[in-house]
Amino acid sequence: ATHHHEWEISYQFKSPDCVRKLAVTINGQSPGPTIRATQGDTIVVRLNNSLLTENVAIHWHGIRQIGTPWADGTEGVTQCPILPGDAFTYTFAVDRPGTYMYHAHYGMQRSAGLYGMIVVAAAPGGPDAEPFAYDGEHAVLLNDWWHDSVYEQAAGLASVPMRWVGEPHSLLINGRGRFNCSAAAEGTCNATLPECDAPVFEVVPGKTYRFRIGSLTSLCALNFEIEGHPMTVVEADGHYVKPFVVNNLNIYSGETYSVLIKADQDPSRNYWLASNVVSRKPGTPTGTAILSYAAGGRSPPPTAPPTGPAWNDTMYRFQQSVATVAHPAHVEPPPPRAGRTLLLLNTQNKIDGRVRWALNNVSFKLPHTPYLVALKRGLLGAFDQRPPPETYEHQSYNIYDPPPNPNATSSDGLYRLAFGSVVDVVLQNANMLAANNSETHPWHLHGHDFWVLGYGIGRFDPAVHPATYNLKDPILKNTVAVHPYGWTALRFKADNPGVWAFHCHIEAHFFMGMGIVFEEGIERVAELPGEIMGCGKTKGGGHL
Ligand SMILES: O=C1O[C@H]([C@@H](O)CO)C(O)=C1O
Repeated sequence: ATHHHEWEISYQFKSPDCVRKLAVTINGQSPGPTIRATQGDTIVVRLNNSLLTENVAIHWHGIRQIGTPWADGTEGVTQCPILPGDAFTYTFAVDRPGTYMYHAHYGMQRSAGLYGMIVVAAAPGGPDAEPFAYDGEHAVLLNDWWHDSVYEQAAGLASVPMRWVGEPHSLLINGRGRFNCSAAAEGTCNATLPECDAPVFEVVPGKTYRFRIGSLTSLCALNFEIEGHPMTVVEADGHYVKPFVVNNLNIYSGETYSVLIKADQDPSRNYWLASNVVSRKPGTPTGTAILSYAAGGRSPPPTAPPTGPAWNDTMYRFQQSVATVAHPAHVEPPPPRAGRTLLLLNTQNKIDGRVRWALNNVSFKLPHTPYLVALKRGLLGAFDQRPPPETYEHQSYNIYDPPPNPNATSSDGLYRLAFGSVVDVVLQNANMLAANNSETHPWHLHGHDFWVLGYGIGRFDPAVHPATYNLKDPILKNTVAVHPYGWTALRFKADNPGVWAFHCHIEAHFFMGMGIVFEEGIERVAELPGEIMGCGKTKGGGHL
């Protein structure tokens, strides 16, 4: 089946946490509508940009875009930005069942509210049919929210000295939160708006529910809990997980999970859904919603919302990451070895006095001509032709100290991968500019799922750690956490012709250079739609 959607993108006054702010909306909504489809369906989204003076582009997060690399929606990588007044049509197949998301991929626009969920049902009776059963399902999109505009945030990040975005004002569940109006500027906050009422998720006693949970936070790692209801984790990023039970779930920006819960608690009252900041010292109240057993109506539970695990308990989060492996009946074994390994050191640096993030001391900047067009058309002057470094001085670099020489360089060079080759990427975390601090980075790969081969805390040793990789039942994902002072190893097959971003999913961090780009099989990409062109060297059709 083909699903047609007509979307108008516009700024609207919204009060997601009772505080009025301009949000980028889809047909007047933030979050936008949930796209629902069945595996194998085609999605057509016609997007009309009604932002008065702002470009837009939308990425379909977790959808691999096989055969349609131009529909990935990544400004500067796969397309030119869509101008105000212009329309653009994204057409792509949802080839795998699971829980996915969409969001703006232009500047820091995602943080302005342009996001939503994609729910793809498994083809009935097919090989990807769900290895679990449930009576009903709910979708939960988690977010963090600031009252400052994305322009204030972006300008602050690029200032000398940097003005950091700080901790979010609110945590949102399905676009709703609750700010304490007594702390808001006069006349901006209205606690009686239905718009900021807690979302209610209804359950019938005795039934089992699938909760599809996605996080599109701009900054925060979150811990999600349904009070009194242990969760069985069954899906991660569209892949079935060997079920394991948790009392609360750590979820990083860009990840999705499905969990099963049984509505088996005292049905005379309601229970909290709660999201709490972890990995950063929380400065934001718990995000809440209500699990409603019909008898409780919409009334708030009689208890205080769960506060989650200790925010700085790295090992707790690390262990949950390690526990996430493939369902025994859905193991897709990885290739036994890689043809190429990139060892990427994640550091916070300075360039011309600006705070930036870098991989192997190179900070990423987007070119003005999308790589996809530049490479297909041989517009070689469009970006730096020197490839970024494959590794760093891992024998001598001390990950526990701030970078000894904080200065990095910036580049829009990319990694060109042999088509069909197997690539390992090891992400090595380190100390930031300030002593005694290392943050969690959720890394997201476009165009592929990767096998998560291993995690460690400390320095990755290429002579030792590859022997410890899980080659038996690693989970396939599109987003994975690199824990503080830790490393994460992943493997993927470069078998999807196109150009694909790989970056930290923290909005500020990608903006500050924390990403790289891969090209593979460009010669196999079909003729590019003219719609993706019009900027940089592609003006007038991108002819040589
Ligand atoms: O890039 C970042 O900058 C701040 C901090 O390092 C400086 O305020 C922070 O927490 C980041 O993740």
